[in-house]
Amino acid sequence: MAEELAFNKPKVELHVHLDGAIRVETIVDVAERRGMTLPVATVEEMRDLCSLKNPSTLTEFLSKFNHYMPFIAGDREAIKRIAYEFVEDKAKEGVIYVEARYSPHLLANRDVEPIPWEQKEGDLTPDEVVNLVNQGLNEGEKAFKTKARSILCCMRHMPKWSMDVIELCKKYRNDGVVAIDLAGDELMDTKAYPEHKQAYEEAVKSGVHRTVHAGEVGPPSVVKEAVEVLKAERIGHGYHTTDDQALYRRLLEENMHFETCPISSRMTGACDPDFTKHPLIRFREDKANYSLNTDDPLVLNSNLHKDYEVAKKFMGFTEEEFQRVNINAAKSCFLPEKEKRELVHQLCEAYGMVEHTCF
Ligand SMILES: O=c1[nH]cnc2c1ncn2[C@H]1C[C@H](O)[C@@H](CO)O1
Repeated sequence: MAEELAFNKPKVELHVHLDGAIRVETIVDVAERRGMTLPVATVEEMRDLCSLKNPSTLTEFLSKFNHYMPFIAGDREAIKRIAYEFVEDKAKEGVIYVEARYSPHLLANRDVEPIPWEQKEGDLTPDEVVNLVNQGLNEGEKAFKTKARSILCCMRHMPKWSMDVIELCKKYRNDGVVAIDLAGDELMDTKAYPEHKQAYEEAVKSGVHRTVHAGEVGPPSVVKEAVEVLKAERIGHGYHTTDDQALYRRLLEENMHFETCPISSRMTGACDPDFTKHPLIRFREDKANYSLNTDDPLVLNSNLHKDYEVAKKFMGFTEEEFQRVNINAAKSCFLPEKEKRELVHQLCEAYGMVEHTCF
């Protein structure tokens, strides 16, 4: 008998890395087509290699990307394919709207310095990567009826890419790109890298939406900086905000949205491995504005249903709270106002709620 799902209703997902959500079968398939040698013999062994088994550190977690990104980066067909398959996978999880994030530079092999993953220089630029992902998401949306938009990531350790990233956000804002993000190791001090700040200033100036990975493994000061300096409208993860009560209270009052990823937070060592001590419980009790997300299902060998299951089993989440979470996610998404209202309306209908209680 099929296992009962914790929340078998339409969902919104706001924090998932496209390059952390690739199918293992696709990695193996692409490697074979490209005549590249895989480090292991089978799909199952590859799955093992690419995923974490036990709670670890963010550094260890991010090192998993090294095992598979070289097979995907620089290949036009693969990049479009992972975007298309991503939408199919989200549709199967009952997601009706998703924002997929990635670094265009980490998938390119030209006009990127340094060229990532020890690739030889080729002819695929970050600009064309964005174009290919847009095509894949768009075709996926048409085929599977899940609306998909993207967020382009700056990387903390690569400040020289950041101005490119904001220019790509501006260029493709009418073609599926809805926001800018800052990902990677948040323990790196952004003050030492003025390019990130400059990119975010340009985002504010040109009306590009902003989210920032902060307070995942880092202290509340990183969250403060994200809000005050980078003018973040949403916080990626944000668990450690609760370590600074004044900041936490202030962000609650401002209705700041936290993009939480329960299973990821355990495996990256961001939070206590005991889910019953998770800051998400505090968020729930305080009726904070947050969403539930997968982050990197490939690296976690997981899926969205499992995150909801954890919330139900260990954190006391009810059907009502799952509905509230998804309506908050819809209200905090980076779609234009009219589309956002349509999305909220769609959820209200699916949950059998009276419209005015949704807004
Ligand atoms: O949980 C995360 N925290 C910080 N950075 C992350 C996380 N998951 C993935 N990334 C990085 C690795 C990816 O290559 C990059 C863009 O998606 O973002």
